[in-house]
Formats: sequence, C-alpha cells, structure tokens
Amino acid sequence: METERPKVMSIAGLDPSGGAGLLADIKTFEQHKVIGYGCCTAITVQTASSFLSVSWLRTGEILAQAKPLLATGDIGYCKIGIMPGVEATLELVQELTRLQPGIRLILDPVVKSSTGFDFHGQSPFAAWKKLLRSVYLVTPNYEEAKLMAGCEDGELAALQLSAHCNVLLKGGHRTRLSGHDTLYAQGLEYTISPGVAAVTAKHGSGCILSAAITACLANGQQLTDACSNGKRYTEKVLASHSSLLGYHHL
Ligand SMILES: Nc1ncnc2c1ncn2[C@@H]1O[C@H](COP(=O)(O)OP(=O)(O)O)[C@@H](O)[C@H]1O
Ligand SMILES: Cc1ncc(COP(=O)(O)O)c(N)n1
Repeated sequence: METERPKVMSIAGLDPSGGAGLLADIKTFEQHKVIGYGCCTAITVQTASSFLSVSWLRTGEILAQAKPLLATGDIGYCKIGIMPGVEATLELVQELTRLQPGIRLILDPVVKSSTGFDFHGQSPFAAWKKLLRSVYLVTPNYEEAKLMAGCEDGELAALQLSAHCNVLLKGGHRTRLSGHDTLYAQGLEYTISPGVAAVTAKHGSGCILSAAITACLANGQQLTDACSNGKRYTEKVLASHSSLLGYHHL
C-alpha cells in the first residue's frame, strides 16, 4: 500500500507558459512525489523569452487561498515565489507563521525575471533582515544576494544574509564559481559543484530549484541533501530538450 505523501505549498505567480512560477512548482512537486498546493500571488503574461506584464493580487487575496489549506495542519513546508516587494512579503510571512506556527518557509527572493522584468525595486538590508528572521531558507541568485545585502560581493552578501536564516547562493550568475551553489547554514559553508550535464539557460530555473528543495525537505531530507538533490534535479531540467514540459523525469 502506498504511504501518504507529504503535503507542501507554493505561493507564487502564474506563468501561463508553465516554465516558471506555480505551474513549474506543481510539476516539480509531482516529480518528487509530494502533494502540492498552489496559491497565486500574480497573473503574469510571458513566454519563455519575453515578459509582457504582471497583475498582483493583494496580500489578503493570497492569504484567503492559503487559509483553508493551512487549517488542515498538514503543510510542513511552503515556498514563496514572486511578490510585489519586501513589505508585502513580510506581511504574508507574518500571517503564515501566525496561522501555522513552525511552518518552514523557503523564500525565492525574485527581484527581476531572467527576461529582464523588474518585479520590485531595491529595499534596504534592514527590511530584508526583518523578513529573513521568519524564513527557513532563502535562495538568492548572485545579483539578488548583492541587492539584498547592499554589498558589491555576492559571496560576502550571502554570508551577511546568513546571520538571519539559511542561505543558498545560486550559481547561474556567479563569475568566480559559475554553476556552483553555496549553502551558508549555521556558520558552515557547503558548496555544491555542477554535475556533468551540459545545461542551457531556461526561464524558471530558480523556481524549479526552490520547489525541488521544498519537496526534498518535506520528504525528510537534511538541508544539505535537499539542496544537492534539488540542484541535480534542476540541472536535469536545464539539460533536457523539453523546455515546454519544464521538467525531466527523475
Ligand atoms: N551553467 C550552469 N551549470 C550548472 N548549474 C547551473 C548553471 N546555471 C544555472 N545553474 C543552476 O540552476 C539553478 C538556478 O540558478 P540561477 O540561474 O542562478 O537562478 P535564477 O533562475 O533565480 O537566476 C541553480 O541550482 C544553479 O546552480
Ligand atoms: C511567475 C513567475 N515567477 C518567477 C519568475 C522568475 O523566473 P526567471 O527569473 O527564470 O524568469 C517568472 N518569470 N515568472
């Protein structure tokens, strides 16, 4: 008999092309054999190569979707994708942790899409710090880490952020360690090297990575294993020819 699958939640934007956001997250959850719930933060108009527009939902509307699902008490892990800014994310996070104390939040702090669209402007480090205190893991890319900490060096920025929560600095935009992800957790640094697969850039890679890590954690993996396995899964997606499906079988 099949054992009951863990339940996880994604709070993210709708990308009708399915490469990023909620649809990519749900596909990733399925591949990892967890049950995925999805709450929408925004309706975007985009394709794999161009971003046309975004309509944001209000925080109250996002929470209205999440509340009845959280009330079941079954959701241990929740990832958060695109949001209109740090203040709105803080409001969301405070309410999520009030509704379900102990829920572990994985935040993908998407500031700009890979196709160049700005989701929100720069916020001071102090605002990010306040938010990160309620987050279990944050997954900035190199540029996002620099913006968040207000620091010109991405590694130093990630180290500074890690005083407030666990940080996975992603490798897609790193100069010195291209394709390497580094986890900063409890004073330790753990670098995950790229695998052997020849990858090509696709939009939504950061969404897929954070969803895969969320699923691996819900499946009982330790943080370092969840990050390594999440990265391997993402690389398989990036190495696949199936950009429309957005995933590759495990
Ligand atoms: N050239 C590469 N080789 C191996 N992994 C890569 C490469 N480029 C991106 N990745 C992986 O894809 C994931 C998303 O990283 P990144 O592209 O930096 O995020 P984002 O989509 O948020 O900008 C990370 O796990 C990163 O290591
Ligand atoms: C709904 C949604 N969420 C996130 C991203 C960022 O993904 P990327 O940076 O790869 O464009 C996106 N383009 N759309």
